[in-house]
Amino acid sequence: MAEAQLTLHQVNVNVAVGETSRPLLKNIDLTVAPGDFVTVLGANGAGKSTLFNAITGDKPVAAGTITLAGEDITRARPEHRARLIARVFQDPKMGTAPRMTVAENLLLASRRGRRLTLKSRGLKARMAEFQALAKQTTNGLDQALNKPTEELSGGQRQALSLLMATMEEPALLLLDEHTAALDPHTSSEIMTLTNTIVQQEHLTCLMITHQLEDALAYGNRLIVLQDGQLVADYAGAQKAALTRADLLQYFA
Ligand SMILES: Nc1ncnc2c1ncn2[C@@H]1O[C@H](COP(=O)(O)OP(=O)(O)OP(=O)(O)O)[C@@H](O)[C@H]1O
Repeated sequence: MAEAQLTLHQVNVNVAVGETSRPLLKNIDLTVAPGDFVTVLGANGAGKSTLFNAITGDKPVAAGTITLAGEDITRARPEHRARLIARVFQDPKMGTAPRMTVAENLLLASRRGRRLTLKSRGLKARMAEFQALAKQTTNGLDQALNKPTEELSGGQRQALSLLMATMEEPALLLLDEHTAALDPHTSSEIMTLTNTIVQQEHLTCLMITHQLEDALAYGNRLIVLQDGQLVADYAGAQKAALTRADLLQYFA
């Protein structure tokens, strides 16, 4: 087996409640191979976002280790992890700077975590590249490169967030219900784009969703969290054979 891209070993996360603490994640063991596209399911409050927060460093782990691309990041600062990990949130407003144009946002994303040098190419030199990138979205983003992002539709803004998150090929892509705020048609467009980019760039990706159809249709692996524990892990043919009824048992 290829070396794992992401490993969580006996990860525990707690939250303080008065004088005591309450466990939010309990002994999570998870090994994700390079190129795995894992859909993450679980009822409200099961710990899905906490899992992402533990990986990004937004929530400290009380015990256990997290390794990404061969590096132990358990205690690494969130800013360091941000160079390796890209995350797209539910709210289309979260991923982009509203007053800046689409092209400016793309330029910023392309320089993420890099030191600027005299040789860094400016906006003008990169317009054709950004145009080709935006064209992939099939929702008119390529015609809006000079528009401030606050003037975009939610779908265009989420497509832009996705391009920005993936253009520098992160070691890990975290999608946190990134289509939940979109109408069914737009959501389906963004899912198609997501799948294309993940396959094309051979990205390692975890995607939280409450849409059972999407959890079944996309990815090569599906995990379920319940009350802070990893209670199911289906891969390959086993995942492909899953039905909606199989998944509903976890929400009884
Ligand atoms: N800072 C915090 N203080 C107290 N409780 C917290 C904190 N952060 C999360 N929790 C609790 O931890 C549990 C897990 O929350 P989390 O957001 O990870 O769940 P989730 O599976 O992502 O849920 P949802 O589907 O609703 O987004 C919930 O009971 C939540 O109330």
